[in-house]
Amino acid sequence: MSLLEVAGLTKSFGARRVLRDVSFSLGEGEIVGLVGANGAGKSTLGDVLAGITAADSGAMTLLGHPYAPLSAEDARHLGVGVVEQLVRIDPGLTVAQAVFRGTTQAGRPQSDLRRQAQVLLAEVSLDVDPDTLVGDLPHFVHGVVEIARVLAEDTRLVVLDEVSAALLPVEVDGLHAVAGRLSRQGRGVLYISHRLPEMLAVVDRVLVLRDGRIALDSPADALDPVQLAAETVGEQVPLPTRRVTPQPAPADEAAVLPPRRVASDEVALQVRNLRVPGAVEGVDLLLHRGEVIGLTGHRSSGVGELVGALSGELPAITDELLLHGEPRSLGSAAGDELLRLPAYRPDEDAYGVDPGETIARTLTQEQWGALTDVRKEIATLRAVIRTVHQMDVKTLSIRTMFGALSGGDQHKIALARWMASSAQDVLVLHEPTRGLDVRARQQVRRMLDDATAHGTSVVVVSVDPDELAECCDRVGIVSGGRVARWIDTTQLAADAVRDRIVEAATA
Ligand SMILES: Nc1ncnc2c1ncn2[C@@H]1O[C@H](COP(=O)(O)OP(=O)(O)OP(=O)(O)O)[C@@H](O)[C@H]1O
Repeated sequence: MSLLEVAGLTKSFGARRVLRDVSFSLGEGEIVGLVGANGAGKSTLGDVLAGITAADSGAMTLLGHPYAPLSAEDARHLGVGVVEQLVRIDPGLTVAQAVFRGTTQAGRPQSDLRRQAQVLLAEVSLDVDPDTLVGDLPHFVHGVVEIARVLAEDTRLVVLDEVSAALLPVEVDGLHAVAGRLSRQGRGVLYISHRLPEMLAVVDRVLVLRDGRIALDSPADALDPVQLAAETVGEQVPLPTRRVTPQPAPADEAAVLPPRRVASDEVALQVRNLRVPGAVEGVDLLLHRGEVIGLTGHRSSGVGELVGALSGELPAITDELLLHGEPRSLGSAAGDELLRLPAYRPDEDAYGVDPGETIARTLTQEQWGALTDVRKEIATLRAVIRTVHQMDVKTLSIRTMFGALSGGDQHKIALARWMASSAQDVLVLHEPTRGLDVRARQQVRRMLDDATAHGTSVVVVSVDPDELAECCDRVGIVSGGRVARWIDTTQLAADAVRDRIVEAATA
């Protein structure tokens, strides 16, 4: 039976028409994937379903009854809940309080909530004590707590908005198990994601949102990730290829291409026997000039602490630490300058950007009051427009507020701003392509290639095997506080690298 019917939904934000005549249906027990380029309107559609945003026109029915929620609370009472990717739960709440917050049960004694929370936590296969404080949970678990909250009411339809984006492959498997259980209970799931290979493994059907319309409604087993990527952006996208070490440009191209250097034998960063007490047992790293290495591992593998030590967030000990041949310390060796590699994180408080600031100001390094030369100002604005075009940001104006952009478009602008302002040539990037569509992923790769061709060396830290396969020259699998294995990505096709990373990380 049809659970949800959507007919002719439209939604605009000012002059930006986001949804145009969107119609589809979703059956009981069906898991439907929703994909589209960044800014295509996926979250907007999810928000309309979940009562967070009102459509301008169109109609919906839920289990045959007219459905027009007035608020998120109203939608939950009527049976539709949404789980967003970057959900932030008050760290002072217990898990039981978090599960029931915003519901009719909120405010009841912990002893009452505990028992009921246990049932819901079992439904989402989350093995934590309901008395645990949310602040003591790893951040990725918040999304699963949020799914339990959605189930605290008689939810018929669950919208998962990029919940898998920050998950390790094994955690994605856990999320898929939860989705499968919801489906067997007859609930519907709308699964929004940019991680296409994984998404295709769990959904029954896929909807592609393009130019505000449903451009494709297809059974999942009739699609492969490459076809789906092409449908998403409306054109063939080359298969993700392994990274090729940038070569110097031929003389006649030198005028149009930036000067490129070969990733040299020159060592940018050398680390011997790095230890973080209780987490990292002795790691050696060698990063060449112009090289991109990846690091990945389970939450308790020590990878977080290893990278935290490199960026100066955690004290650590090394036998030797050289940055461009110069000794550095990690807070223990007196006298040597501290190593603090700059680190970009996509989920850090709105990327450290003021959401009320315009795109133009966000991408401008100078203080605007200081722009007194009109030619300089024109050049600055041209550079802003070039970045917005290159990164394919969906906006009608560079005066749009950063906070009004889609999640993926915010990430692109924030990363471009961060890369441009970074004064150092050895960088750490956490998940540089998280939440980005296939074309944007390529643009980020181009940005990386450009930076490495100019001698920058990068450590990419990621949970996403496709991202590691596409961006890195070598990938280190961290396990038990050591780099258990290095995978050389330059020897293999991207999907073979992906398989090896998943296999090694799961072993
Ligand atoms: N509150 C708002 N005010 C103005 N514009 C908005 C608002 N919310 C969304 N938009 C615009 O609507 C468009 C669609 O955004 P939406 O977040 O739905 O895209 P998306 O498909 O989920 O993208 P992504 O994959 O990047 O998350 C974007 O161009 C965005 O700028």
